[in-house]
Amino acid sequence: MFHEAGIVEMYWMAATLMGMIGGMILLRTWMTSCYKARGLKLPPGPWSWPIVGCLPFLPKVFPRELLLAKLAEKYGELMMMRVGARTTVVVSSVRMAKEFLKTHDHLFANRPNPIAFQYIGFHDTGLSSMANTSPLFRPTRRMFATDIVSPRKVATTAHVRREQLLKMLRAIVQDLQQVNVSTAVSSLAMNLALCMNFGKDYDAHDTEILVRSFRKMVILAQQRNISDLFPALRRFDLQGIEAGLKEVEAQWRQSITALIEKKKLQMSMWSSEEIKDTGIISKLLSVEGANRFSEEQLIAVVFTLLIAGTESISNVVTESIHEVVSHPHIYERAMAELDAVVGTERLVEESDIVKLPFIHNIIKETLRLHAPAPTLLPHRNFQACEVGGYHIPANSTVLVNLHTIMRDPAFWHSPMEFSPDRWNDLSGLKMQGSDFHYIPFGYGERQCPAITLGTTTVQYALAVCLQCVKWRIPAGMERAEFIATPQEPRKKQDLILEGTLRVVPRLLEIET
Ligand code: HEM
Repeated sequence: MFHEAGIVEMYWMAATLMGMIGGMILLRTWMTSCYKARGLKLPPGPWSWPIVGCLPFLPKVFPRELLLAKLAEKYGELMMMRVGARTTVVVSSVRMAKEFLKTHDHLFANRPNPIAFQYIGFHDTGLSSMANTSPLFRPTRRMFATDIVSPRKVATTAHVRREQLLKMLRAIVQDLQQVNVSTAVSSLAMNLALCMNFGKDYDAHDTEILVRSFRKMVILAQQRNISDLFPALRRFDLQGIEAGLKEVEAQWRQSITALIEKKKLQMSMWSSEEIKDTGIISKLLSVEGANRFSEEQLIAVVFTLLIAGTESISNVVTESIHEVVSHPHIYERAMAELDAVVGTERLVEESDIVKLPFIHNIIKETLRLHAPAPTLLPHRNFQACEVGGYHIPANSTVLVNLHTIMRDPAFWHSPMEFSPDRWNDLSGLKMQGSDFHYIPFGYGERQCPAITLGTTTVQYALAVCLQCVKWRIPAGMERAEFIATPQEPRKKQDLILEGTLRVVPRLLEIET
């Protein structure tokens, strides 16, 4: 009897499931015929089933940038993919990038809110995930641009970058037999961001906790979360991703709140002159009246600066060192330029950078081939609209495929080759991205607000790292194992190198 009841139950479950799938197919067919009847043309893309969407039809290509390149090859400059509740549009040509980021910028300057983004963006209080329709969006961007990362501000904080680079090098030279460049540079980027926020009032322990939890957050954010694709499943958190994000957020909140409290206490004992030079937080804490920042806004500002600044800086510096070490002729030319302009008797200064065009070209080329992520941060449109003859449904996630655009053979000769010299003929192509072949910082309303700070930091960090240490592939590692190829990009694992000090040790002492 029990057995029979089980069979009946299974029968009903199977029938319900089939009914659901059938219903979804009918719904999809109906929606497609509606689009057709209204004369709306959707961008091409892989075939998709209900529920699992296009996942079974995607080529099995890793990593993500190669998958995007492959899909662009097949479906062209604009492609649409559907998985679960999410519609994603991938933009892979200069022409289309201009349409989305310039012609229709305002419509597409929102951010989607996948679960990881809600934590990374501090639940929409953080600039990088705030909707551009929020009343806080423009004032927050303005504050970023003028008070935090303006070229004038960047110029006044050169001493901080110098000090932090020296601190990193002093740690590195303790053991040059095996240097984990990725970790060293991550800590450097975190220290720079902490200094920007708190002046010198944080310690190595704060850096360590934040770097560790930050790495954890990046790993969690990179996973495909089933709850994003099927929001009804969010409360079950089947992969435990949201629980992990909550834990990391709690750690961040605790560390940042403690640093803010420490700053408040110090400020109660300082004169206004002393407050001036101690980071953004003291400045924001001094704001009185209606513009006073709430505790949550303060935490979000710190968090945005730590999150947005650290990963990008550490990726670009690490990749640039990897490229230089992979190409001995480029390495030699960089050293020759540094030796001619600076020598080994004094430390390279940020003001030397304008006299180091080859180093500048290395960074431009690194940003072309190794932008911190293969796409811009995701954009989103609240309203449906037509772009380039295609209908883009409301609430689509828009990914601008930097990887393909910045390697487009129609514009870049030998696009896969790391060639800093190409920039001698392309000096008119600016970081600001106005002609859309080169948009490592994006363009328009959501463009990175820290272009000057970002480029200054990575150029100076590369110059100091090359001037002070002669780097080489670790003994025992084959050259072929070290070098990345277009088919096999460098795996996202730590960059380990050996080195020899090439300046007099006294240069690494910090003069105060
Ligand atoms: C070389 C280093 C850097 C690169 C290549 C870079 C690149 C980018 C890119 C591609 C975006 C997304 C643009 C879009 O979605 O359209 C972005 C956004 C952003 N970046 Fe940067 N960035 C760098 C350094 C920094 C630094 C040092 C900071 C802060 C101190 C920063 C703060 C931000 C913020 C706050 C956003 C979000 C802006 C918004 O959503 O309105 N970036 N960055």
